[in-house]
Amino acid sequence: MATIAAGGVVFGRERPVLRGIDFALSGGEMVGLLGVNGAGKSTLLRVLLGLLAPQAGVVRLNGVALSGCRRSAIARSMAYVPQGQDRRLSFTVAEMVMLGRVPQAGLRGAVSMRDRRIVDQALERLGLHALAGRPCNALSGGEWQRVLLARALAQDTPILILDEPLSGLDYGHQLRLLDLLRQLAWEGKAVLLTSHRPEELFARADRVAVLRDGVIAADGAPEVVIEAAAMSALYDVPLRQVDEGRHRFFYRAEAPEG
Ligand SMILES: Nc1ncnc2c1ncn2[C@@H]1O[C@H](COP(=O)(O)OP(=O)(O)OP(=O)(O)O)[C@@H](O)[C@H]1O
Repeated sequence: MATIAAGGVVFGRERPVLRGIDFALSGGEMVGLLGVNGAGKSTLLRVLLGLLAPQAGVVRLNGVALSGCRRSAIARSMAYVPQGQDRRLSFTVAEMVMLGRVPQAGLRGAVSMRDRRIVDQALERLGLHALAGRPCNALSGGEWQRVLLARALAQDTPILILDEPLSGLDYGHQLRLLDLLRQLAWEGKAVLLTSHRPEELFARADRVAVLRDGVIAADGAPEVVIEAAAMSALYDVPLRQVDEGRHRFFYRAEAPEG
């Protein structure tokens, strides 16, 4: 079972962003990361991926310090869907998703039947078949986001790290993506996503962590972490909660004046 774990991670260029992060993720779990704008969620993901080197502390991939792992080995273990990636590329959707196979198959390796099957499945899972021949620079924002998700799936890694994957998707695609991530975790992948939607994480995640003031301020079961007092304090808005089945909804406790 794959694991990625941060111990005592400190990161900050001009000012400290991460001040001592202890956080771990294992195969089979879907974990949501909450935090206000600028809290350092993307920074933490990039440190976990080895794209930023922490100034103190260590990140271990399957028990091995990431600093000692080759980039190619990391790319075979972790797929990453960044936020708002530039798309000047003129590749078609199918070609872009096929690029997800490079870490596994190598750049010069011939495309195998297996590669084609995995790409086909990724296109299917993200509802992209009808767009397969379209150039990426002629897609809408949400379509492009789904292409990045499909590319990450095609990478077929045990760990999937997604930065605000719901942003830009229409409501149906958001719900279908959450179902898909849930399914992937059930299949044994470790899934970590940042989100600004506590209600969606409540319903789907196995665990939720809150990044606040540079540390993991809470990390536990959704029903414990995502509750009205904690969410009111986190987002600085008075909230009340309503539970219905396995869902929890929030509404503003008092209407703003005026
Ligand atoms: N390239 C950069 N250079 C300098 N500072 C940066 C850079 N990127 C982010 N920061 C700063 O690091 C801090 C954390 O940013 P980060 O993007 O990790 O936050 P976030 O929690 O993902 O925010 P959001 O919810 O808005 O996406 C912020 O104060 C931000 O201004």
